[in-house]
Amino acid sequence: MTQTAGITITGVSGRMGQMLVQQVAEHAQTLLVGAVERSGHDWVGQDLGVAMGGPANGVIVTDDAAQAMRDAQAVIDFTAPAATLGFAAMAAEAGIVHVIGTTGMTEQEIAQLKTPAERAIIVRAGNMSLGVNLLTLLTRKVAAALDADFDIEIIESHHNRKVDAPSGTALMLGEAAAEGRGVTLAEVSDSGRDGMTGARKRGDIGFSAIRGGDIVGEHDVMFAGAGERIILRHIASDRALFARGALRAALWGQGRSPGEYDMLDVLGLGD
Ligand SMILES: NC(=O)C1=CN([C@@H]2O[C@H](COP(=O)(O)OP(=O)(O)OC[C@H]3O[C@@H](n4cnc5c(N)ncnc54)[C@H](OP(=O)(O)O)[C@@H]3O)[C@@H](O)[C@H]2O)C=CC1
Ligand SMILES: O=C(O)C1=N[C@H](C(=O)O)C[C@H](O)C1
Repeated sequence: MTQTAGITITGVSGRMGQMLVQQVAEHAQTLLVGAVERSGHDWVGQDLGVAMGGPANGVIVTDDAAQAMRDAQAVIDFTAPAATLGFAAMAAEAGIVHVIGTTGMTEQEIAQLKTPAERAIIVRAGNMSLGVNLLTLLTRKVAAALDADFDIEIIESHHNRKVDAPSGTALMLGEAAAEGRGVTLAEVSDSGRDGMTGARKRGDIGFSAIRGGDIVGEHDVMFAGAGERIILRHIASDRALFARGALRAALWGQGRSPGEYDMLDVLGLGD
């Protein structure tokens, strides 16, 4: 594909929002056409470049997301679950690609994407990096090769501003491990141990979350057996990684049929 795609970014003042602005500017095939923040945010009405502390770039931050999507071929959305559901309806109305990086969505919220996906091309993943998506495949394979004599534990570490746990990535890895084991994650998931929990249940998949400082995102999948442990690890040290993945998804989605996709589809690693 050689055409340029117009991109609208929601939550543009956020950590990922600002990283996306930089990456769109550096990418030869993407052009920023819209920047959205919530009503009342002090960036609304300002030139985005100036709001970010640099020279003007001619894109005015708006709280009218539907309008900001009108001239776009894709909207990239790393915000919050309720906001993402609203943006999904607007992306469907505009018939464009909706790249969703937002994590912390409940099963019910995810199910609500089904209707907008009849008209929008939705690409959603708890982690947009190549490394993590490869790690899900490795996790599934190792989990399939080992029986429940190996306890599976997923340990994730993030910065102190993160609001959801377990992380979207940890849940992707948990799903992959459960799939490898031939079980449903909901039936074996064990998170938030505290107090007299009793001994670990055989077959459970455990989750632990560390929050501190400026950690970008680190994930371990541990298979703990008798006398040995296997640990699969991914460390993200730069958010640009996620932003580049999101741009790749936005471009991949051009000309696709409406529906729900993930990064394995984008990366050509799906079944
Ligand atoms: N899939 C992936 O690869 C990755 C996913 N993420 C996920 O992306 C999300 C955002 O992360 P991060 O950038 O660190 O978080 P931030 O809190 O820095 O940014 C979120 C932004 O969304 C804005 N926002 C929230 N609600 C609305 C709304 N209704 N309308 C418009 N804007 C809104 C926030 O505004 P305000 O400040 O006013 O609330 C803020 O600017 C999280 O769910 C995170 O887990 C992060 C990195 C990678
Ligand atoms: O909130 C973050 O920062 C991140 N969120 C994603 C997640 O929940 O897994 C991806 C990445 O780890 C950073």
